This record gives sequence, C-alpha cells and structure tokens, in this order.
Amino acid sequence: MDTPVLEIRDLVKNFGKVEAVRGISFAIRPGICFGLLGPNGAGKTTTIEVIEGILSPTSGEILYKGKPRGRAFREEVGIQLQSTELLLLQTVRETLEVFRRLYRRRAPLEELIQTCQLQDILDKDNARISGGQKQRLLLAMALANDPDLIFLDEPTTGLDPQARRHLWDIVGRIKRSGKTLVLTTHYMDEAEILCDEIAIVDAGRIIAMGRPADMLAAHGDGTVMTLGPGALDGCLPDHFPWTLRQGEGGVAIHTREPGETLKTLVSLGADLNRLSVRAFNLEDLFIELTGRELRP
Ligand SMILES: Nc1ncnc2c1ncn2[C@@H]1O[C@H](COP(=O)(O)OP(=O)(O)OP(=O)(O)O)[C@@H](O)[C@H]1O
Repeated sequence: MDTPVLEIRDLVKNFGKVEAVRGISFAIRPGICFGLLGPNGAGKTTTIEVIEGILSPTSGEILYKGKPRGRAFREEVGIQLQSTELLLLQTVRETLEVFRRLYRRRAPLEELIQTCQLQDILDKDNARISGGQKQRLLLAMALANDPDLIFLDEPTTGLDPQARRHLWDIVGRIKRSGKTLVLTTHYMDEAEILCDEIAIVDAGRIIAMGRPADMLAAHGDGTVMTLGPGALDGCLPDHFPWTLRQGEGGVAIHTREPGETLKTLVSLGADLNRLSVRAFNLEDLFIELTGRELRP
C-alpha cells in the first residue's frame, strides 16, 4: 500500500481546560479528498490548525509522507484559511503575483488563473470582489506553491448555492489533477459530492469514518419519509416498526421498505399532505449517531 500522505496518531489538543481534540487518528492516501465533518465546535479547525503547524499539539503524532513534518511539509503544503485578510487596494492579479513570489516552488500563474476561474476579475481590487470570487482567489493562493497536499477549511461557508457549486467544480478539478485534499465542512451534501473518505467529528472525537457510500450502507441506508407536524398524532400504534424522529419541520421516518411504510401510513390514517421521500444521507447518519441535528 502507498505510504499515506498524512497520518495522525492519537492527536490531543487542549486549550486550558477545554479539550478541543480528544485523541483523533486517521491516515490519508495520496490523491484523495478527505473530509472532516461535524457541527460547530466539534474540533475540526483545531485539528487541521495543529496539523498545519499553526497550533502545537498537546500530544500525539503527525507524519507527512511517513516522516515527522519538516521542510518538505512546509514547501509542499497549501493552506486556504477561513479568515485571510486580503489587501483591499491590491488587485486580484497583484495579490496572486506577490503571493507566488513567496515560494521557491511555484505553480504557473496562467494555470492558477485557469484552474480557479479568475480570468474575468484579475484587474478588480480585492475590496470589490464577491464572497465566491474571494474564495476562488484564496484557493488560488493555496495552490501558489503547486502543493501536493491542500487544506481547505470550510471553503463554502457563507456562499450562495451557485457560488458553492462553482467552488465544488474547481475543487473537483484540483482533485483530478492528482493532488491530495483535506477539507472541513458542516455541509454533508458537500462532503458527499467532494470527499472520497470522511471522518465525522463530534466533541473532539471521530465517531465514524470511511467512504461515504460504505458508511451509509453500514449504518442504515434506505429511505427517509418526512411528514408535516402532527401528521401521526392520535394514530401511532405502540409498535411502529421503523425509526421515527422529530425534525425537518415535522416527523421523519427511516425505512428500508418504503412501499410497506407507505401502506402502513395510509392504513393508520396518517396525514400525508406534506409527505416527502428522499434517500438516507450523511446528515441522517450524523443525527442517528449523535441524536442531534448537525446545524443549530
Ligand atoms: N483558542 C482557543 N481557546 C480556547 N478554546 C478554543 C480555542 N479555539 C477553539 N476552542 C474551542 O475548542 C473547541 C473546538 O473548536 P473548533 O473551532 O476546532 O471547532 P470546529 O469544529 O472547527 O467548529 P466550527 O465549525 O465552528 O469552526 C470549541 O469548544 C472551541 O470553543
């Protein structure tokens, strides 16, 4: 098997009495997109900031291509931060040019512009670009040293749906070019689309890890039927054979026999006016594992 690009062993990070990361371990194979998922405060950013070297670990081991992080790590890693402040009076082109000059190893400027779709905004001041354009520029900056391993911390938080999709296309293109990506996100749909493997983090620990499809198959899969609030009031029998939960503005039923479930709901006289049916997804998995919604 290939040496993992990154291997984390029993990582712990405390801030005083706050145990932000409580013994996280994982290994990332070359060329994949690995996602760290979890709700606010789960410990995702702390984990990647420790790996990046921005924070020091309380304990644990971090190996890059099988060795402790050193010069190769600093030269071969690209980081897209959540809150980079750009110089407002610099243009997009100037920002990229200045940033590239910081490195000995550099990606060609034209390639960065093409990959991150910056052609139309090169002469705009950073103060005048949209949120999605800023994320694309930050991504180009993370690629400036032609890195082997790229960290993206919540790259689409705050973007509108169109800008999110645009960024997903670009991340997909970077992945196809053979680079390894580590991504943090709260969005399960984003992880399902972009990530080959994911770790779901909650309260500083990994609670599930693997390929999204394997994780879904192992933990449930099937169908989720949602009904409006009160749709089962007064008609729910003592023994209802499928998992029920409150949420999504009503009641959600997890079933592997959608036809049978529907027949039962009809025979019980449930209110089906607001019935919707969809596949079980990673967000459902998170809720079933933790008993909590992913986002407040
Ligand atoms: N510098 C710090 N000092 C004290 N506590 C901190 C510090 N940074 C993070 N924490 C705490 O550590 C825990 C994990 O935070 P972290 O930012 O890593 O979570 P996250 O999963 O990235 O959340 P988000 O999605 O909101 O970014 C939280 O309880 C947070 O309040």
